[in-house]
Amino acid sequence: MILTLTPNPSVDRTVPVDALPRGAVIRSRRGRSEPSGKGVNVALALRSHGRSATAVLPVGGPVGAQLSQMLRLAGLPVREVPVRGGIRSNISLVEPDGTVTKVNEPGPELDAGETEALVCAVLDDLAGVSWLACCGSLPDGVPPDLYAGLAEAARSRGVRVAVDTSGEPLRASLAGRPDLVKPNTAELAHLVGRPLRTFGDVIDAARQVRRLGADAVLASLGADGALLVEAGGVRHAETRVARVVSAVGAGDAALAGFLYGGGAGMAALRTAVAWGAAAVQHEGTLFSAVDPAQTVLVSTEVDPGRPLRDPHVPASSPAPRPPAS
Ligand SMILES: Nc1ncnc2c1ncn2[C@@H]1O[C@H](COP(=O)(O)OP(=O)(O)O)[C@@H](O)[C@H]1O
Ligand SMILES: O=P(O)(O)OC[C@H]1O[C@](O)(COP(=O)(O)O)[C@@H](O)[C@@H]1O
Repeated sequence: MILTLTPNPSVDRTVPVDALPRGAVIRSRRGRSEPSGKGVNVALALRSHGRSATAVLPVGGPVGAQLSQMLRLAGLPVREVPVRGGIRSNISLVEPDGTVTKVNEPGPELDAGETEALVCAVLDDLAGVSWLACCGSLPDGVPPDLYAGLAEAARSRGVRVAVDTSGEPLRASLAGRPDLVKPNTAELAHLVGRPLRTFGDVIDAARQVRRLGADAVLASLGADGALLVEAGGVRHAETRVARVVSAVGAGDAALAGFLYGGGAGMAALRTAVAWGAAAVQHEGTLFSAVDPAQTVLVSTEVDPGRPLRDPHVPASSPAPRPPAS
């Protein structure tokens, strides 16, 4: 059984547009709403492939009620923690070439009691769990070390922990020594505070993240596939897709595939990349089926000089604000 935690879930609204002229009234011919948030997506993907998964999430407000109903219809076992604030809607505007403009709302602020209830819901559900996946951003009010504390608690009960988040919650999670972190290139570059331009840069960054506390790093590289850096060494996998429809949810699909594939080593990496490729060929956040004919190239021979198709240079620190007058 795999348990996922999504402290900041959402209903994802995907709206295809012909173009995106700023300031214009855009008429779209269709749109779709899906239950979402990273851990919700991971649980749904596992469940649709026959793996038992439960999602823990806060629920509040009208969007929360809609999310709750969507998850019931999807047949996903959930542990819902009632909160006073309203769950968010995140919007993806998808252009015909696959370019996505995404607006993620902040979500509700959780107070200390609601945060504690979320933690208790996870700890109460750990019996019989192989992996706990701590996924996504933390809403305001939740301390950045939430995932670190959960990782320590889960490990003490023999449960492995994967973390997929960004910014300070990702950095802080390393103190809890998670078994796996899954940053994309931007998240990894931000974490180590330097540009990632080549496969060698990613490997060096991932090794640094391992020294900081993660046992394994699954660095997802978009069109370049993924690099797995773990105690057993460095491995790379990639696949080509005919057309990218929308990359939203690809990272969640990759993490779900990795856990489905065993949570370590080549087979898990191969599944992660196959599931990520399935997701990018699908319009919404969720994806339906993985093409069994999709060829995934896997290798232990990684050229450190190979340039990334999508290099990332972290933004320099923002200039300090002038004092309020
Ligand atoms: N353009 C693409 N072509 C083929 N596979 C892709 C493409 N974009 C993403 N993927 C697959 O999806 C995985 C996750 O995508 P990525 O964009 O790195 O994650 P995130 O959504 O977290 O930013 C990648 O590791 C890769 O396997
Ligand atoms: O919690 P965050 O970081 O705001 O992310 C939430 C969003 O991430 C997603 O789960 C997609 O994530 P990926 O594209 O990284 O797979 C969306 O469906 C959701 O709206």
